[in-house]
Amino acid sequence: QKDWSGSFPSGKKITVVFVIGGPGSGKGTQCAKIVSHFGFTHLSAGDLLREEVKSDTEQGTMIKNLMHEGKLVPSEIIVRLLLKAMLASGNDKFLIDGFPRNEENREAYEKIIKIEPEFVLLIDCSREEMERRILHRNQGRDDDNMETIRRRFEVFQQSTLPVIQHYEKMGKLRRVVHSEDYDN
Ligand SMILES: Nc1ncnc2c1ncn2[C@@H]1O[C@H](COP(=O)(O)OP(=O)(O)OP(=O)(O)O)[C@@H](O)[C@H]1O
Ligand SMILES: O=c1ccn([C@@H]2O[C@H](COP(=O)(O)O)[C@@H](O)[C@H]2O)c(=O)[nH]1
Ligand SMILES: [Mg+2]
Repeated sequence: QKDWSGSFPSGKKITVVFVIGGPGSGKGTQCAKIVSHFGFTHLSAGDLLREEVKSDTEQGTMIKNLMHEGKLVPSEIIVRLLLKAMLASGNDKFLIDGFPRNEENREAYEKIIKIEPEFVLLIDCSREEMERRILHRNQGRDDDNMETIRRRFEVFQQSTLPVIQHYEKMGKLRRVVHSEDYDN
């Protein structure tokens, strides 16, 4: 396996922060705020996949179908898209939003990109609030319908929670809990 960390600017420390949370928890919203203050490049795994869907390719169609069902795309695909976007950015600080979604994603990232995250930011929000946010956001997303939302919550519980537990064990988890008392 090629060591891709060598493809980043030499001598520069590359900082990666993963931002994880349930569907509609506010990952994209908080990343936009962090970026404007701290000069990170924000890479949303979901947005990279939605861009890929726009390309009229076999891979794009496969991704579109999986996203419509709320399922995860193969790890190798998302890790390669992330790597390409990281290298293209020219930056050395990355907020990776909505990734890793399962243990296989995490292992593929560790094998291919090999840059240990500085920490993992978990946006912790109640299911009722997440559901309310998704149903009110009107971004025209194909997966913002009740049936797919249910499936996305299941995937979060079954596949993403083990990733969160992994980083918690490593002492890398930073949890931000949504409070009804604060707006944004
Ligand atoms: N703290 C907040 N209070 C109220 N509304 C919020 C808050 N954070 C985000 N929202 C709203 O909730 C909706 C979902 O937020 P956002 O798209 O950032 O979530 P996400 O975690 O990226 O979702 P997904 O996993 O589906 O991509 C948006 O309409 C956003 O404006
Ligand atoms: O690492 C990833 C990230 C996302 N997906 C798929 O995309 C959708 C939408 O993701 P958002 O983060 O909510 O924008 C998600 O439900 C998965 O289908 C993925 O497979 N792998
Ligand atoms: Mg998002």
